[in-house]
Amino acid sequence: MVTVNSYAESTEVASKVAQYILNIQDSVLATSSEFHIAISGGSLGKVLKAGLIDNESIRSKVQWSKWKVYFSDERLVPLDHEDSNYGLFNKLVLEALGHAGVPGPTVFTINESLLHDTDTTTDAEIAKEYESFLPSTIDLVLLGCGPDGHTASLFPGHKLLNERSVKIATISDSPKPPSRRITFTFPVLEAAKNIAFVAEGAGKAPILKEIFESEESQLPSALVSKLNVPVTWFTNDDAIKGVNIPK
Ligand SMILES: O=C1O[C@H](COP(=O)(O)O)[C@@H](O)[C@H](O)[C@H]1O
Repeated sequence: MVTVNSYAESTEVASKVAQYILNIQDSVLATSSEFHIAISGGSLGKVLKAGLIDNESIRSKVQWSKWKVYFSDERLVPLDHEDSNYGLFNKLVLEALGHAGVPGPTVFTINESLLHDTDTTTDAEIAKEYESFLPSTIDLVLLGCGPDGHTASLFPGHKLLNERSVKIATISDSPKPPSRRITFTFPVLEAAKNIAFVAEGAGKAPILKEIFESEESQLPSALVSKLNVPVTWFTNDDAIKGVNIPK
């Protein structure tokens, strides 16, 4: 169920990702009034801006007011902090919609008022509340893949890879700063209707080699790729140079 699409230029990656999102949006909205999409932080923010905001032919076709936006993971920092995944999406996408007078999506964020406390009970409360926002199935989950193979805030070898009792888990020892985060767990990803990864740059090539060439790989991105869900990868050619991609 894995499809890998690679393009020479980042601009092309962004427009193909945007067209893929639009196709799913349109098919969902043909029978429903809401499109449930989860997004990630990191390099995906720029791809979404380039594909959905800067690309004129696509921009007018996005039915933002029908979107319900969730975050596949969030860093436990204020929403206007430079490390916040919401903050990034707000800066790159939501502010542009506001300036253009376009009604934006409904965006589900963490409860900032609970952040002042560094206690793990509070983090669990934030996660529990965020879990209550989730629909039973997300139409599309957009993920990144870190150079270590992590995705969302599911890190290689971490115990959260086996978490099945909650949909949103807390992590207080993220190897990538900031250490306090919440994240989708595997049950949410398994229930998704579609999953897409976006990974660009030569720095990702070694990890993509392991993900696509090692059947036994236990890297989080490899485990997600093997789920019984249509999984589509969007990469640039540098990221898959020398990698045997699945046919
Ligand atoms: O920490 C995170 O990293 C991943 C991967 O980011 P990228 O910049 O290598 O694409 C990202 O998907 C996740 O949302 C973020 O919290």
